[in-house]
Amino acid sequence: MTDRVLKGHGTENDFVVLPDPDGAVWPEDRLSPEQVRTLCERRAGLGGDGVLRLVRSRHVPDAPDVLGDDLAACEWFMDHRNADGSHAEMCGNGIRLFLHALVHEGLLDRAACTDGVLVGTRGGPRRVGATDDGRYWVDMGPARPFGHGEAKLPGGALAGLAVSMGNPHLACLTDVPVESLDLSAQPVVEPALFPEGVNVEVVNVLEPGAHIRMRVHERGVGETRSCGTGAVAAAYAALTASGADTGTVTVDVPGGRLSVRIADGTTVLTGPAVLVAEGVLL
Ligand SMILES: N[C@@H](CCC[C@H](N)C(=O)O)C(=O)O
Repeated sequence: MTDRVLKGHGTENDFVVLPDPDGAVWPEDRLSPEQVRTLCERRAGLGGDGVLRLVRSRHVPDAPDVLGDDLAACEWFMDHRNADGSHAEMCGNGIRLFLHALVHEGLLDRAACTDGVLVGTRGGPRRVGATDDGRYWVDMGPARPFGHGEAKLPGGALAGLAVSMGNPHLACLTDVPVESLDLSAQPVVEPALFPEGVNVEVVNVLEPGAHIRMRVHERGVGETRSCGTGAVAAAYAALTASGADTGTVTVDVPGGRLSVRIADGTTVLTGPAVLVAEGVLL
């Protein structure tokens, strides 16, 4: 059997994509944390911030637990791993690439995705769709603030808003230019607020409530060029800090640009998804 792989990214948050629609190629015991680390290794492997397995929900052992009554409505499951082999609940850049890869593989018709397709994730179901201009949108669900915290970086500490997007974030608005901050190590945070670890965003407001610039240190990865869930958490923190509770925020990240709409009790992330290669593992 050959192991087909794809490589792609969303705003340069990059992933090794494993097509496995019937769950026969990469069952849980084969896609071990060590195997994920090998695939994501940037010199000895293919390189990536994580792995996305394209698999039908009915072949994922923990899908019934995480999807509950929505299991039947989610044909597909985004089986996401961080580069260190850990599972994450949700990945906003990954889920757009997931849909794009399903289309590329002929498993979904892009034209049929305009109204969105419900995809299972470990954070619950998420609706993902195609835009007319070739990008993808995701209904990410509500941003849920759960307190205030502090991230200690080598140069000092930043205050932030703790926000759950299914996965945990600490979005730190700062006047210090984000380019100058040191994100080479995991920022130190209060473990009691983040018992499962946290993704830390550092954010400059360029236009209040409308435009921000962000860098991120991701749990289980390190600094990445973009983070979709982090973009929504940062947009939410910036929007609420401006006194608004609805609006659209443009989020500039080192790997490109995302758009976040916050309204009607939910958040919608829109951005690109790009496949750059396909091949087989040796
Ligand atoms: N890059 C992702 C988030 C991936 C998961 C994250 N590292 C975590 O552990 O929560 C995104 O685009 O949202």
